[in-house]
Amino acid sequence: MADTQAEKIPVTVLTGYLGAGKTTLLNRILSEPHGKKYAVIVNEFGEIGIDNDLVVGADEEVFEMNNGCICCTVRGDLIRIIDGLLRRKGAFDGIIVETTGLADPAPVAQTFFVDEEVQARTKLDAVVTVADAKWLSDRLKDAPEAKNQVAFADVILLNKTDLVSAPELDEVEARIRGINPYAKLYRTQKSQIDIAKVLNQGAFDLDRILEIEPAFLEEEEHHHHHDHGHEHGHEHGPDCGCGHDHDHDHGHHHGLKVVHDDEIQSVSFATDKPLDADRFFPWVQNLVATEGINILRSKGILSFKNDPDRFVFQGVHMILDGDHQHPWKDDEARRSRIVFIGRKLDAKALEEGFLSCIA
Ligand SMILES: Nc1nc2c(ncn2[C@@H]2O[C@H](COP(=O)(O)OP(=O)(O)OP(=O)(O)O)[C@@H](O)[C@H]2O)c(=O)[nH]1
Repeated sequence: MADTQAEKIPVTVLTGYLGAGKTTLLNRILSEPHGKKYAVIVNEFGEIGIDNDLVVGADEEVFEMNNGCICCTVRGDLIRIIDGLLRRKGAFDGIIVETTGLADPAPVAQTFFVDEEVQARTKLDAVVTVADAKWLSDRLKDAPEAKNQVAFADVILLNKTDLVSAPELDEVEARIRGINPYAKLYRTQKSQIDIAKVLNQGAFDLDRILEIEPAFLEEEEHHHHHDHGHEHGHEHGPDCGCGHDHDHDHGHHHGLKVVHDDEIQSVSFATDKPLDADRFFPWVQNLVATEGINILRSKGILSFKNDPDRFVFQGVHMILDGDHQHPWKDDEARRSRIVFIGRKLDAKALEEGFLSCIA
């Protein structure tokens, strides 16, 4: 094949465990005055599209992959979206793929080598992994994806340095180095980094990846056979057993959805009725104070009564964060959506709690 490397569109794959700071980094990249046009592809775990809405001022450039079922839908979705992008010749300087925090980056990265058309027109520039300085050590113990994300990285942002002491930071960096001594590593707060250190790295090193994962280039499914984390053991296709809704039916009112990925579940709720802020905040604060160990990640886009602004709410374990984003648009449904991702979630209690916040 002719080497048209120079014309290939660089692809940056952004990974990192739930809540590590990927979207924060993505928003930084998109907000900088770099004069470049990036296409952004997001993929999330859970049923309600929220990540899409958390990405700043890039509505027309954000493509959402359907659901976080890395095992069966993602590869096809990714190829379909990239094919669509490639048809708009010259429209993009680069593509950024933000994967769900629960994704094993291997199948995503593979897409750029196994699909002929995609392979001919794009090049995987780098896998950038955002690591949560506070929680990574714990996740390395119980979440194989977190380890794979570190192992696959070309660039690592050791983020949230403000939440740990200097010795803790050194310790987590040493853990990372134990898994991946090759990646460039930067310590960051709020994913603050010179984007030149993240984009256009020309870093993805196939030889090193083949060392970690000799079957990397073998077609399909190899990650199910490899014992590097995925114990799902389920089949591809509509009944693959992953619990994802392959009909992509998002049309729920007061909807409850439960998604299983091993023992990690996602539950999400939505309502078109405005919420009462004076009920919501005490409820959610109490919830993460008591259940925060099991709640890996929470996030929501909320409509409060007598409040013209969309409110974005975020949590990582028991640490909460929230902000008025911007006014709801006139033609936009003021729909509140909230997602909890974690273990041993009591879906019914969460739903009752959420619905009790309706004004
Ligand atoms: N204290 C602190 N909080 C941070 C830092 N970076 C990001 N956060 C917060 O952590 C939360 C999660 O950040 P995101 O950027 O949404 O994380 P993410 O990796 O995209 O999350 P998922 O897409 O759900 O996996 C948000 O509330 C951020 O404001 C940091 O350096 N320090």
